[in-house]
Amino acid sequence: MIVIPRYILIKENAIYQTTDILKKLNLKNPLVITGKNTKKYCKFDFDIQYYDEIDIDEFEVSKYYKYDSIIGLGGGRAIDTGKLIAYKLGIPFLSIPTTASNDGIASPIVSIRQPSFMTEAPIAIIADINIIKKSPKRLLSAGMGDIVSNITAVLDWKLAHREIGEEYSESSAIFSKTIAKELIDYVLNSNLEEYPKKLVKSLIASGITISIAHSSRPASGSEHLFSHALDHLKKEYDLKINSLHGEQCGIGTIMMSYLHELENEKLKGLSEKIKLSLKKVNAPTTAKELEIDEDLIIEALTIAHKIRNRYTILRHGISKEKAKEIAEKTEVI
Ligand SMILES: NC(=O)C1=CN([C@@H]2O[C@H](COP(=O)(O)OP(=O)(O)OC[C@H]3O[C@@H](n4cnc5c(N)ncnc54)[C@H](OP(=O)(O)O)[C@@H]3O)[C@@H](O)[C@H]2O)C=CC1
Ligand SMILES: O=C(CO)COP(=O)(O)O
Ligand SMILES: [Zn+2]
Repeated sequence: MIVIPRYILIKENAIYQTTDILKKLNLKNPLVITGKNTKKYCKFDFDIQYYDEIDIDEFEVSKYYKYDSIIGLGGGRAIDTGKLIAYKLGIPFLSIPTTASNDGIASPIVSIRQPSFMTEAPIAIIADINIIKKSPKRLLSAGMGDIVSNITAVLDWKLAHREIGEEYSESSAIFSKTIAKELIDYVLNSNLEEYPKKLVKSLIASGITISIAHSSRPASGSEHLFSHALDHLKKEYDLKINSLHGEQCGIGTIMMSYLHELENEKLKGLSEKIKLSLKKVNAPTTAKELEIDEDLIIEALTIAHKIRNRYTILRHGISKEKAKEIAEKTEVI
């Protein structure tokens, strides 16, 4: 069964229509899950809880019985945490992104840790363009990384279908690839005036492709495995590196598209084009810009295939030498 949002509002001052949307959904008592930097956007007198004060493994479900819905208001972590609580309680989830840093805004999955797991798509998405376009530029740059990643995600999915017979949804793959190509073309050929709004629309559409496929496959391939491997190593070595999900995925896409190019002449120039689009929106394209050591990039590339059981261009893993070659040829290191 495909579940997609019932109401999607992408406009200036959309946040002031939250109570109207709740009324249409016959919801009266939501709990807002938000963060300390984004609470200022909670323009309603509902109960609030900070996501960094919730232990998602231990939270007491009965504490939440009095609410009929959950609102996730903020960046990716606020939205992910709200989505998870709503799912565990079996009540509707409304997504109110305050920035456009990844497609968790609309996706049915929770990706707080790996492997991500399927919950349910938000019943409503309220994207206030005034708030989002004023959000930190770095977050809006990171969002581009989580869109270009659809290109390599779809290439990996096709490869898995061809080489190991994995199930493949042509419709969600074409949808996902088109979203990314459209935004790349816009970014490379415009003055970026409409970028925040186009980015939000692309991320919401990307999240919907995940609902259609009932899997993150259309939006998450080898480039995400690389990003998750970085997250794993940052935790293992207790590194205080605050690179964002979208930033890591953008750099992963530069390298994974290069790997695909090596096997498919028709893709020549793809990695360069992706890099240019990331540069145009000031997203990082090198390890240095991510403030990540070259050795960590190489180690992440060599363990990425082990992060989850997902067949990609990495197949059963690449050597340290191959990893170094890819990272050097794409000027990531
Ligand atoms: N479910 C899915 O499909 C996916 C989910 N994710 C999730 O997203 C997370 C990463 O999200 P990301 O947004 O990159 O990082 P964060 O959620 O950590 O947000 C980064 C920072 O930006 C702040 N912020 C957000 N909006 C604004 C604003 N308008 N003004 C000022 N500050 C703002 C946040 O504030 P505050 O401190 O208030 O939170 C936070 O401090 C991952 O950890 C994962 O959980 C990622 C990809 C896909
Ligand atoms: O980040 C995501 C899609 O952009 C979620 O994908 P994962 O399933 O790899 O966590
Ligand atoms: Zn992502």
